[in-house]
Amino acid sequence: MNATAFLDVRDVSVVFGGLKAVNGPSFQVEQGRIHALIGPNGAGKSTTFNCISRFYTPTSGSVSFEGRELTRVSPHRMASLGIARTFQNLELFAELSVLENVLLGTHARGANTLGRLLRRPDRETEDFALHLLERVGLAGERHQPARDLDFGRQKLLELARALAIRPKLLLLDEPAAGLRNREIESLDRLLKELVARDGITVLLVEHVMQLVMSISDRITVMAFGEKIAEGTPAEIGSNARVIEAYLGKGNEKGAAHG
Ligand SMILES: Nc1ncnc2c1ncn2[C@@H]1O[C@H](COP(=O)(O)OP(=O)(O)OP(=O)(O)O)[C@@H](O)[C@H]1O
Repeated sequence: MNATAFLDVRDVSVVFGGLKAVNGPSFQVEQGRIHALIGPNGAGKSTTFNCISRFYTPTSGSVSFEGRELTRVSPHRMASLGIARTFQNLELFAELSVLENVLLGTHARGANTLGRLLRRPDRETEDFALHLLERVGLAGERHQPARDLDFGRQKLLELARALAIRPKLLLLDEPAAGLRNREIESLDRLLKELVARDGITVLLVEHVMQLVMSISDRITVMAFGEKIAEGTPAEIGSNARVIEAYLGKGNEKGAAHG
């Protein structure tokens, strides 16, 4: 692929102590697409994802976004580049209201000071936060503390907060984990809409194959720290190496979800 790939992950490796958790995968994410990173447990997906989100710095290799090397960008500047992420284990402000959590998300893009955002947000910022809550179906709960929402709705709130920075690239760490079927169907619709209507690019790590196969334009498959396959959902669904990796020993979670 050419040098101006939207997101370009090249030869990334991560060593923890003596363990090579990620061993040189390369892949490119095209703008305006949904790209999934899948693979059995322990394959190195989260570690790779965390290198892209700047939670980790890779031992070697590079990650570039719109031509800019991210491994040298400080983690707190990611939002200003237009990159947002959600977490597998939610990172919400439990005591703050649903609306306040989204308002705080706008701060990451430098909209306002924190105190002002919570005490007296300007009309435009508040309208935007409310609009995002409407998009994810949480406008009716805007005054409730985040902790009062059930798990599925907390995940939607986290997504709304990530959208508050108006990201170009949205990094989602297992967005469907712990959701019920109906919630997964809404998430499916929402993610497709974010790409089609808002032009957002999505990279997600996910075990729920129903979602991955439905929404992804492209899928990269990892096993034992390496990339073992890449292609469309149809290509990946019939790839013998992928099927073997999922059915192999010690991959119960991956197989169960696949
Ligand atoms: N902080 C860490 N310190 C040491 N080893 C780690 C650390 N994080 C991950 N590992 C190890 O690195 C390997 C890859 O883990 P990683 O979490 O990236 O895999 P994964 O594909 O995301 O798995 P899962 O689907 O179970 O989340 C595993 O062997 C894991 O035990």
